[in-house]
Amino acid sequence: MKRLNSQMQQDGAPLELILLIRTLLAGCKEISFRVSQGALAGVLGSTLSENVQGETQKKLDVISNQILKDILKESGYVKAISSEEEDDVVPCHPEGKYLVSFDPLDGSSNTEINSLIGTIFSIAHAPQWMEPDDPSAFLQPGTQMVAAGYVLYGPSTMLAMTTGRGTHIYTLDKTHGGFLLTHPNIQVPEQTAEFSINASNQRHWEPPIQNYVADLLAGTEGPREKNYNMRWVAAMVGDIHRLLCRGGIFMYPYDKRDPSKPGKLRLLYEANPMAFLMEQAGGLASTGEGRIMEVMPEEIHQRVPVIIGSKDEVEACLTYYD
Ligand SMILES: O=P(O)(O)OC[C@H]1O[C@](O)(COP(=O)(O)O)[C@@H](O)[C@@H]1O
Ligand SMILES: [Mg+2]
Ligand SMILES: [Mg+2]
Repeated sequence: MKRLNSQMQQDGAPLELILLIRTLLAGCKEISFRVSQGALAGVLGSTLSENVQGETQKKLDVISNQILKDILKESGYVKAISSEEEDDVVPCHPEGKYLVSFDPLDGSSNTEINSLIGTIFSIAHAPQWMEPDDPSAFLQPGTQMVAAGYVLYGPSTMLAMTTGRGTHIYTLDKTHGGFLLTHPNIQVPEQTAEFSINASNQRHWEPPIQNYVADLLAGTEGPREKNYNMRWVAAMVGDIHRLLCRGGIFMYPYDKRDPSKPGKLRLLYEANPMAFLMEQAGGLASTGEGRIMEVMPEEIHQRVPVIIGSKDEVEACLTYYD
């Protein structure tokens, strides 16, 4: 089975990017080990602190963030980091060529129930003019990413990654510690009969999503003339993994609760990397108003609405916004 290194070389990734990705994944392997030890390693439960988004931090949020930060800072390849668990940009090496953004642990509420969680990351070029503590270099659209991916800590530890030439999925071989290519060049089915949305928020949704989901629920008796099934992992990383494997549509739409939060998911740490993976696998990713990867961020912790997945189904959903 092909190794990660040879696939990245075949996809034309430059050596320094390959070395950076290998470093990042060394951190993810350590997180994978800690996660697998669970309560035995004392990593479950909450801390007493909140992150910049006002969410209570789980111990694993803090531990995963620290592991990735330490390993990337030491590497010399990275000029600065932005993380869901850091208030500000973290300056790294002044000569570093890359910027890394990550959600160190996605699906935190799943930690206590031994359910799916993961790490989501993206990488972009660091401009030469940039001072390592300057957040403005992170305010570039997702189209500028050179790589993105996630590591899913599930029954198997899996990596989905793109460097812009297709999305590949690898499985961690824990006997020798390498990621092996198990699902090359993933193609997301264009059609689906499966959707994901947190229906407990329904009363807050905007009309287009209200109308679209109502038509899905109407099944064969509604305008879509098809019965749909529903899935919700409560970790975007798990939902997107299912979509990459067998198609579907995932939505975390804008809702009316808090106008300062246009959606729950974060553009830099969640929406953009997943959009890059999805588009490279033949799917689509939209805010409802436009392509996620073309959103120009105004601040590093910005949130966006997310409608992502199988091409025909995302297009069908977007007609409700017209
Ligand atoms: O509480 P809800 O609505 O189920 O939210 C689930 C969503 O929140 C998230 O868990 C947010 O991620 P974090 O765990 O990194 O904060 C997404 O992964 C997931 O899709
Ligand atoms: Mg998350
Ligand atoms: Mg998180």
